[in-house]
Amino acid sequence: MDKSFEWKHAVCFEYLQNFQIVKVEVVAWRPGLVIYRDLFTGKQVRDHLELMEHLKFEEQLVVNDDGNDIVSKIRRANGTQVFHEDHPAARSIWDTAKNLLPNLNFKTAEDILALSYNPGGHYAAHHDYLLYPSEKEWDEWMRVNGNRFGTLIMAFGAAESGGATVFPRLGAAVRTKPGDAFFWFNAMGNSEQEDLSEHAGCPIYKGQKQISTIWLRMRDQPILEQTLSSDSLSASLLFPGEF
Ligand SMILES: O=C(O)CCC(=O)C(=O)O
Ligand SMILES: [Fe+2]
Repeated sequence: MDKSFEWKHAVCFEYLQNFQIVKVEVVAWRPGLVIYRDLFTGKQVRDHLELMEHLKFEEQLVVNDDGNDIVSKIRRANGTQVFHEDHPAARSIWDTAKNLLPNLNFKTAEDILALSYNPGGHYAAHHDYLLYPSEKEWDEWMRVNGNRFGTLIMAFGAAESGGATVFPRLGAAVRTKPGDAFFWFNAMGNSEQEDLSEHAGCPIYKGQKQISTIWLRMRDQPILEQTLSSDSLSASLLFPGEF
């Protein structure tokens, strides 16, 4: 097989980490937007989907108690916090992400947010970086760990039609298969908001989309500590070794 794709200046390449091959596609260099293909095994995907089903069930019980079915059903379809320490399936994907993306610090990350979209489901254009009117409004997370430095989205179920994540200011649409993940920076080198990272989840036309999000916080991020420039952060900062 032609191995010229292994050339380090390619935009689709592989690196070896923890005795595993990590397949990378650089969608944008600056600010970095990167897809990791097949980051998770088929078993990890199946186990995480099963966990998501189980968690939805739990949520529905709470819903019935306060008698507000319809609103809560929509919310149920939208999101569930998953505490990775509590569930082997979630701990497994957390550990894989942490081990295979060594330049990111997961110790100060928010826990997993599992999202499930049905046909018609979508996520309007937004920034993940949080903006507060003043420091008085900061919550505990913001005070202790800082703002949302970057976002890792992990794909577990892909819609048959629709459901891309688009980055209109980068001219990019990310389409994933179960087991893929992608990462981008929400902050620049000076820790301010990266305006170019605006993104949206396009409507689902057919099927279901299941993803989980991890928001990494600013505190103790080696990438920020090493970066002297206040510019957009480069994708090259994500890869171990010489890039
Ligand atoms: O559903 C998507 O594709 C985007 C999700 C998203 O923007 C987020 O979780 O912050
Ligand atoms: Fe987002």
